[in-house]
Amino acid sequence: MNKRVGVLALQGAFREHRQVLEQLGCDVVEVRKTCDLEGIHGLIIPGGESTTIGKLLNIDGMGDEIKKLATKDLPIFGTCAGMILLSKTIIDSDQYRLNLMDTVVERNAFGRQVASFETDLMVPAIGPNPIRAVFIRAPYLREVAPNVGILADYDGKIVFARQGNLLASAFHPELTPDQRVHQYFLDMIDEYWAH
Ligand SMILES: NC(=O)CC[C@H](N)C(=O)O
Repeated sequence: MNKRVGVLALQGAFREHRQVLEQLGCDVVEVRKTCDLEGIHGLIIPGGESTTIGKLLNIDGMGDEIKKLATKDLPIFGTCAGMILLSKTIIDSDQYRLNLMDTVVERNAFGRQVASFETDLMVPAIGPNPIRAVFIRAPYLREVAPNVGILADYDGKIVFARQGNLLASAFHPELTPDQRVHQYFLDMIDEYWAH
């Protein structure tokens, strides 16, 4: 199947996701309006500024449309700000969110001094070799419900998780040459569209 993957392109690191997906042979749709969601096989919500992206999602009902697709089990992958937008609970914030994952997220959770850093992360679901993970003013998941699978943690903090069709990373997999995280998401899309 030729995969048609949407990348939410309201703000943030959408171009970098586009490049990786194209290198992996996908057709990419930059999603700016609700109608751009039509016919996509999966959606990536990129990193950026979660309050800004949230406000823009709320303007013309595009957020509601994404929620509808999520309840039909469309695969959705949120990175960094995208992880924040997917979470049901955002600590100390009433900002707009998609309210989809049973997770409690804390924004800018690694502190000011270490606003950005890179590290090797073990992700057994992806393979035995670690992935290089880039964190930029990153959130992490403080709590997850039992129905959420933890794919990776860093220093005891949950930074990669999956709940059924929903995938969330605190780091930016689009900023390293390693494509295995995107490939993992594309495999979720294949699974979903196979039945
Ligand atoms: N790189 C990122 O996406 C940072 C997320 C940002 N700190 C926020 O809270 O929206």
